[in-house]
Amino acid sequence: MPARSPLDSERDHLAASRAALRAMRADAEALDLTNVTANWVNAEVLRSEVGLRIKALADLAGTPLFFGRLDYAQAVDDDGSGHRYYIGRRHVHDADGDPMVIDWRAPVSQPFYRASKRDPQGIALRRRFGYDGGDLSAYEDEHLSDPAEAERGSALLRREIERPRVGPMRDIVATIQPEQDEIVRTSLSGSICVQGAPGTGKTAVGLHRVAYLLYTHRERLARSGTLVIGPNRSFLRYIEQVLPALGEMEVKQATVDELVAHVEVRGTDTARAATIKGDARMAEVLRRAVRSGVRLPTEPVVVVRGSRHWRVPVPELEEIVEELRSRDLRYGSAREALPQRIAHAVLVQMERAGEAPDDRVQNAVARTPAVKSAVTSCWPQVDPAKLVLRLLSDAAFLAEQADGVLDADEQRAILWEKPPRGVKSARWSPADAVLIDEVRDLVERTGSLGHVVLDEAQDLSPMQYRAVGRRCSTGSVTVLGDIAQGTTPWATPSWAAALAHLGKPEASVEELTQGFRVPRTVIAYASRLLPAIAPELSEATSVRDSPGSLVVRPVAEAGLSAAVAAACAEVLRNEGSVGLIAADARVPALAGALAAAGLTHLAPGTETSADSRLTLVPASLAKGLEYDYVVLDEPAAIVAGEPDERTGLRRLYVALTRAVSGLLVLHAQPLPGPLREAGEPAAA
Ligand SMILES: Nc1ncnc2c1ncn2[C@@H]1O[C@H](COP(=O)(O)OP(=O)(O)OP(=O)(O)O)[C@@H](O)[C@H]1O
Repeated sequence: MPARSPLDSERDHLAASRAALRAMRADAEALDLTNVTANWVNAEVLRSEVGLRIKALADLAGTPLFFGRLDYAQAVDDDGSGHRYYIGRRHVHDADGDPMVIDWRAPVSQPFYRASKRDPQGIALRRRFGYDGGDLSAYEDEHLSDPAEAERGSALLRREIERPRVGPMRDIVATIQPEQDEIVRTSLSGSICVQGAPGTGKTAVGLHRVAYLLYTHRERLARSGTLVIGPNRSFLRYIEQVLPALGEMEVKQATVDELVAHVEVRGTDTARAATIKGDARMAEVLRRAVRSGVRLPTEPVVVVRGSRHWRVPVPELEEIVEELRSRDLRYGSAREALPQRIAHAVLVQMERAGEAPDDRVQNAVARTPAVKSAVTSCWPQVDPAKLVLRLLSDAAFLAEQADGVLDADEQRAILWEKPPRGVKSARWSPADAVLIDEVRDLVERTGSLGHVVLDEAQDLSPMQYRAVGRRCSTGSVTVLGDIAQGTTPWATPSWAAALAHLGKPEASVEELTQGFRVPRTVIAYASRLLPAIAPELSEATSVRDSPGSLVVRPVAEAGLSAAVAAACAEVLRNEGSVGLIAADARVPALAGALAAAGLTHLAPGTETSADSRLTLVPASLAKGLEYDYVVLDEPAAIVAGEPDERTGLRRLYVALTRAVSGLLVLHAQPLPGPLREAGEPAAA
């Protein structure tokens, strides 16, 4: 019999681990929950938990159960066992409970990502596995404590990065890089902000961080909750399968607009109005507006109980209201405290008169019509949407609240031209919804989650940062973004400013510089825009060996759309996904041209598949997405689609950095200045 190769033994371990996983799943399925608890609610909760566990234990075809092995130089456990660990997506144990595969998030797995020749962290051997489909087909060894072995790049990592990108975003758990791992494993108490050029793995790192935190603080985060915030639904659909693939089914996802959707948004603002409404100074205007209804009492409160009248005189009532006003309480909490304070004043009088009233009497007094009516006139209820509606339609009211905060011109810019009749008929804009959310929080504290990941964070307004910040006020946040990709008029000028608005000024700012997506020639081309859009940032690198292909093709104006469709047909001959990115206004014409050329296409966020690989992407939705090949239509139109040149060039930078293997630019108009070669004519 021929000697068994190391690969054969590894395959044996894979087969045994899969059998163990099947047994674990069968155990979970066989659990009899009929008589575990008499309580119907508890039984349902238990059933759903077991259901989730069964799902998490599925042996996903094509997803390798383990991708690495660590041999510690010395035994880790006291009993001398456990110096070899297989690292995978989830923990698998055999019938005796001994580990067959260790979760990548466990502390013993950490050296798989961090150990190096310089710092072997007790590791003698690190082995990476390569798979073809579900079959273990290769391995790669590093003897970290062997000084004679030369350090070399990983072919398996290169293969992973070069793999065609059809389908939704994948996890990167087998190839997380050391600088990424440091961010992933930052402690739950620490808020962090990651600045990174396009394709440096910010989104991937943020998602893996959530998975890590859930593993490390499962119970705490199950109670408080976690949330991933992305720029739009198509982006969220693109990333939504990463966490389930890592066994995490329960992380919520939302856009900022969805977080604050207390009213129906049907309107839009001018860039100027939206910028003012998104300015942090609005928080002060709203704070004043909320409290503007508080009035000092003008009449005493007289409470009748039986034959007796108890009278709280005006000066005493004034004192109570003033005291509540001076305290840093939510408006609603103060409003709840007021009747109790007035009732307490009555109780003191009763005691002085020799009565012995208890808490029940105080509650009864607080509920009397006299006290209630005093509260209504001194501390009226605030309806957040109605208050914002009044602020944006009543010039005198706005002037009063914004005095010394917004100048007259700014006030005019945010006032509605035609005030709506009511909250329902108002054409609320996204910025208005954020104002309403701020007022809601001034009235009643917004609940905080345990951890929030905020992706594409550069685009938020200060008021939006505040809305996110209050949703993690007692938890922590991972902020991900790229200043150079800020395309809103209010995009943040710096991370320090953004973190201050989020209420996390102490968060550390890390930078990722290694690009995993964009090939070298393409990133160099896109980086020509950097001096104009973010001069303080340096050009991203590319860890990819392939230089990639870059073609810039001038075409005649009349034939542009047809030429673009033909270019799509041309690149579709390659393997992988194709994104046709164009100015939003060009999308209908291009859809027509694609149809005329007999090419079907998808909308962004729809999953690409082997049969359907072409997506038509309006430039405004390109952020965060990636395609193997990108056909870019008319750069000048993308720039012209934005209110100012810098925003236009930033939008173009986003569009230019979506390609994994190749970029084909077609233009009839002259290219925007920074993209022209020195000495190149402006006209095509
Ligand atoms: N360590 C890694 N191993 C393999 N692939 C990686 C790694 N890090 C990132 N990638 C891949 O690189 C691509 C870009 O990653 P990601 O989308 O997270 O970047 P980003 O910084 O969020 O980009 P953008 O700024 O464009 O939003 C993805 O396909 C991701 O899977």
